[in-house]
Amino acid sequence: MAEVKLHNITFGYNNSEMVLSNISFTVQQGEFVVAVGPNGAGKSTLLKIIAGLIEPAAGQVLIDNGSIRSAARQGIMAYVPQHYSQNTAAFPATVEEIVALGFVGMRGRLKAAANKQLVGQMLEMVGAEQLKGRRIGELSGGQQQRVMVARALAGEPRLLLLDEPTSGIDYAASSRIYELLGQLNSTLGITIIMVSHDIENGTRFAAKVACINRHLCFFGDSEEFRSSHASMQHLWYYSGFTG
Ligand SMILES: Nc1ncnc2c1ncn2[C@@H]1O[C@H](COP(=O)(O)OP(=O)(O)OP(=O)(O)O)[C@@H](O)[C@H]1O
Repeated sequence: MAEVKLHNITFGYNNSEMVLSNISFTVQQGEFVVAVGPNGAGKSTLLKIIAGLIEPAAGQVLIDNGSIRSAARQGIMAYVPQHYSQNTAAFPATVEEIVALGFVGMRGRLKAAANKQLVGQMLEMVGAEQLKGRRIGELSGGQQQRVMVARALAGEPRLLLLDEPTSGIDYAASSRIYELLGQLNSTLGITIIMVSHDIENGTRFAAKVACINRHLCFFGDSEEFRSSHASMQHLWYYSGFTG
């Protein structure tokens, strides 16, 4: 599926202090990468840059060797923002209606395929078909996140970008979301880049880790990140120890 190349990404909000400095790594087609790092490290910012929501001050993102704009035009990627579900909670729509929105093509027209049967299939894929008639605002955090993933899948993305999809969700429900993402990655081959604070589940289901603390501290196999001495130093960063 989609390959993502980051080359020397540098960014600061309002021309102030740099939030990201010279970040370079490549996510291969069909890979599952978890981005970890301390609060304020720039992980969400980097994900927004990959999604094309903000422009880097310097550097380049290539998706399948083309521009982000071209990837967006082709509907290659889907982005699930942080706290998306909370923002949607007050929206008086049913789960079915929310997922159907995922079929809205990039050119603003409903894909002909957007029918109840397909919406049902998406919900089945994330194990949430029994929720289809419920109002989104009535659901638990974990159930809402599943619906958001179903909605993202409706566009048949080759690249799924998720910003902390399990924040505020209990451990068991959060593990089930990781399992779901692991399955989508292995069965559909969707490339996944996910920001997470859950190192345990993140490194269990994602094959690679990008550890970010304004700079790229580590990029490599999850196993290596968990076990190597070098990665422990990055975990020190994680716990706020920088000495
Ligand atoms: N819209 C914005 N305008 C100005 N500064 C911002 C904006 N969004 C984020 N920042 C700042 O940029 C830095 C990086 O923020 P970002 O949200 O990318 O970090 P993060 O690693 O995702 O953090 P967390 O783990 O806490 O979610 C922080 O210092 C934050 O205060």
